[in-house]
Amino acid sequence: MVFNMASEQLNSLKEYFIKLVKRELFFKEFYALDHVSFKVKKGEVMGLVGTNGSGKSTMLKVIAGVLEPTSGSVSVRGSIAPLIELGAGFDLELTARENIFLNGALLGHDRAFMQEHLDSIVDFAELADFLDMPMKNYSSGMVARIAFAIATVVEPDILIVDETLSVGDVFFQEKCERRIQSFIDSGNVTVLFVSHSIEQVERLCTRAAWIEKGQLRMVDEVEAVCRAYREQFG
Ligand SMILES: Nc1ncnc2c1ncn2[C@@H]1O[C@H](COP(=O)(O)OP(=O)(O)OP(=O)(O)O)[C@@H](O)[C@H]1O
Repeated sequence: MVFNMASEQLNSLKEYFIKLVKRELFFKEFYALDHVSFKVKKGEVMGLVGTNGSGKSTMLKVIAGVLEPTSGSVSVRGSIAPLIELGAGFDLELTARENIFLNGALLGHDRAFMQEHLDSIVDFAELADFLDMPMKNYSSGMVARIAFAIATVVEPDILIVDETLSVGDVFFQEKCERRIQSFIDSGNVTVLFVSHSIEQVERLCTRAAWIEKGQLRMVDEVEAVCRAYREQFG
């Protein structure tokens, strides 16, 4: 995954077009992921570890289809519930109730289906009192609660979880972890998981990939990867 980064700061659109016309616009190529390749089998729980900016979220976005890789490919078998960039699918001017239907539609659920599951979503998020409030007045943790509740209302084939849940309070994080664990126990759900908590990765995952500065350093059983990662930075 290569990002084009402007090699200098441009302060206006006018400046941008002038440079574009004069052919003075230069970009630096930045390899956010370079030759990263791994397989995840059905029912596996795969953790991604690595220091800040190493490419974990980019990897999840490429897998979820949010980003198209510059070269290479991803093959996915099954439906994906992506819990990345929570709130990206929400219109914050709308109420939570309206957003539940909107987000459900984005995940491929029709209105009748969402109506049927509305109570279970709201109960899980514990936000019944705030259902008709515009989401722009929600805290980041409240947004995460609604987003997680919607994305996991049905058991997906593949669940992709980014650090985003960390904005939830500790009780909600535990509740999410229990729901993720119940998916794992069913044996049908494949989970890809990014967390800065090595303990959480060890607790939930069976395998792990360590990505560092866009390169795949290691992919193995979770204990071995976490041990090597700790030895390097601990
Ligand atoms: N849209 C983008 N345009 C340019 N660079 C980007 C873009 N998205 C990510 N990057 C860069 O790619 C690199 C990897 O970012 P990424 O968010 O995947 O890291 P991460 O491992 O998830 O980090 P963290 O642990 O801090 O969340 C970073 O250097 C980041 O600046």
